[in-house]
Amino acid sequence: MKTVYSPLHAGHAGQMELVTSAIVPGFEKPSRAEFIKARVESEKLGPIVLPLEHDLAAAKRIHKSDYIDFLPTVWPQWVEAGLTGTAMPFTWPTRGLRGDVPPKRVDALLGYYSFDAGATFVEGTWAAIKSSYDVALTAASMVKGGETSAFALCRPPGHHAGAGFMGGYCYINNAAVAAQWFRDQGAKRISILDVDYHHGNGTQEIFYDRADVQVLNLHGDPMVEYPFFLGHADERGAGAGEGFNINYPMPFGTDWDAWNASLEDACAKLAAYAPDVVIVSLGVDTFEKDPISQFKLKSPDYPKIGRRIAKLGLPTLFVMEGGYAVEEIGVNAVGVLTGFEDR
Ligand SMILES: NCCCCCC(=O)NO
Ligand SMILES: [Zn+2]
Repeated sequence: MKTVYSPLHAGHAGQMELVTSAIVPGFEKPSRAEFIKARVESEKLGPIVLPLEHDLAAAKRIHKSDYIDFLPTVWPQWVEAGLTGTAMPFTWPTRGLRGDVPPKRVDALLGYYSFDAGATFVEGTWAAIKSSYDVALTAASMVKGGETSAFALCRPPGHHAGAGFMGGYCYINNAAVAAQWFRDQGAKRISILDVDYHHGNGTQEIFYDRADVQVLNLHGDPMVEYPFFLGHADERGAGAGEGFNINYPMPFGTDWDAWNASLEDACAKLAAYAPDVVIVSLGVDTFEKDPISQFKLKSPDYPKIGRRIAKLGLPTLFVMEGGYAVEEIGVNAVGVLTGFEDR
């Protein structure tokens, strides 16, 4: 399996983030991608290639243009305003406020275009965002070109980013962009299987009223877990999309057997949908030692995920999402990929 990777991710470094009651060094850090890349090399998964560069047209097929156009201006505006440290919002247009008038101040605009304080900027962030998007499209073109599978080693991740907003370390929804790209290339149906610990609220929001992209999410119950405000089992899609969004919320402490029951049901529904391509939003924060998550999967479980997905017998694009147990992230993420290849 080929891996697409860009060293430009490393410029998104040193950002701080707001968690309950404190501002701390960001969990979404460069070493995550480096540990995964090292494991790809040590496991001899296959060639590691640099992404081709793309314009932002494919991003704007999914995201609102004004949102995408805002992203590269954040850091210059922050510096221009004489602000220092990590660019992050502190005010959001929630219920009872106006969300139709973008304010002039950059910190207010960050709130206008986000749902939490988790998508922050430093000088190299935009270059990293763009490279992650290029990685996803380059890997997608490999699958379109006949590769059974490809691994988009995306950093920053994307599944929390909606059509017009960022959040949860996500800016451009790499998996959603790839899904739309496959559709624009002639694919009729796409399934996105999101195995990250957190609900992919952005991916759900983007495709919620569409029947051509099936979205299946296995995740921590939003009653008690981030992103809290989307991801319940009763969210099944709207209009033409009714029945094509499937959520599997699970409780804290979920172990392999319980998690696998959701995976089996999701794979059955995915097979019945018969997509041309499967896109896996590959988060490995389901791991028992993940510092910000509450599931109990163990490292030997990850190859089982890959093997089960391979049994679908469909072209598969893996897009990296979350996972913060950095020491084991490579073993776990690449374990899915070697399992997929039944190695
Ligand atoms: N700062 C709140 C937690 C962000 C979770 C990011 C993630 O792993 N999403 O899949
Ligand atoms: Zn996650």
